[in-house]
Amino acid sequence: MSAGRPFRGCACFFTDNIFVGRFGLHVRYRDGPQLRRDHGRALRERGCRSEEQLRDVLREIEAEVQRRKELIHKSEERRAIISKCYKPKHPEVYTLQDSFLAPEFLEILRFCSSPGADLQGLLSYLESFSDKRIYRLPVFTEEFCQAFVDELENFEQSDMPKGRPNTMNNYGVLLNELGMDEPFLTPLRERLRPLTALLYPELGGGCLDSHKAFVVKYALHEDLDLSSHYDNAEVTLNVSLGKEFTEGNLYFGDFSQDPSPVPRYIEVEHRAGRGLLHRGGQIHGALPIASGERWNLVVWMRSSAIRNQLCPMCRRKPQLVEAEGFGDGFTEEEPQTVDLCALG
Ligand SMILES: O=C(O)CCC(=O)C(=O)O
Ligand SMILES: [Fe+2]
Repeated sequence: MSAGRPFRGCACFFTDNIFVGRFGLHVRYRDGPQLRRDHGRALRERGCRSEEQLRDVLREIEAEVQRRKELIHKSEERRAIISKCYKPKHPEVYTLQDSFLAPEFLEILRFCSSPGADLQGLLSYLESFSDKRIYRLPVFTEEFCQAFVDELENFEQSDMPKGRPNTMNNYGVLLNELGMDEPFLTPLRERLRPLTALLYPELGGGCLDSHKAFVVKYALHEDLDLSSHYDNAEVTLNVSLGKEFTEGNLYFGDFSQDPSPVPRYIEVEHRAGRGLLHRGGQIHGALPIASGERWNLVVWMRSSAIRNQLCPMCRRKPQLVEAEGFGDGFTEEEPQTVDLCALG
């Protein structure tokens, strides 16, 4: 994180995109009358019919708003405790090394940094899915995936305090709280930049300057799936870390709102060690796993040059609020790197 460019959040974090788990709906919330006005119909359609159910929904939303208000402070507290008290089982996985990266991934990165590298050439290395600009590519070696998951399980079983990735995931780990941002995730994002610059120039792919990274975990009797949503990211990298699982495909396109006989959504399978790159704003979700455990590294990559113009969560000019670390990737002043970006 470069000094002098503090990252910020957008005030909409406290009012927008609040997930009502029991009815699988994201809402905007100011007060009760506004909720009824804006979301009454969608809630009724999802089975929220009585006044009592609506009161439960309001309670759930207000608890979530409160959680969000306390979040920065609580997260800092957890980070301090973890850095002081947690003994990693595999300390080596905290610092990115070339040996963690699949040889094919290193080759792709070499290609992207070579003179004359272009999108057409890059696409010959990637698996592409439909016309939605979703790509799959090898990222990590199997050995690294195993050691990383083993480390995360060790953390999970420890008595350390745990923050959860977001309101839709009840399991998984926030990697900044484990101290992985600087030694692992920033270098990974920077290594990816020549690739994202070619794939997503108009999303600031050439100047992704912050991220939020976490691991999600799905298992029977825990979380099985993930509701349809878009990410607070310009570009998302989602790497399958294993372990063994069946089903649990990612889907793109809003299939809950797509009653057409030929669905316009597509499914993409997770393959261990491989990553999916997609636009953060592309609606997606995860289908339920049928057996085993599925662990994925999710990196929401952000470009301040892009999001300073328009917050992707509220679709308005961001109203900046103080934040810790990378915040939600907004900055006060225009980044000096803006001229290095191919903004399309
Ligand atoms: O389960 C997955 O692979 C998707 C995770 C995801 O979309 C997210 O956390 O934003
Ligand atoms: Fe997502």
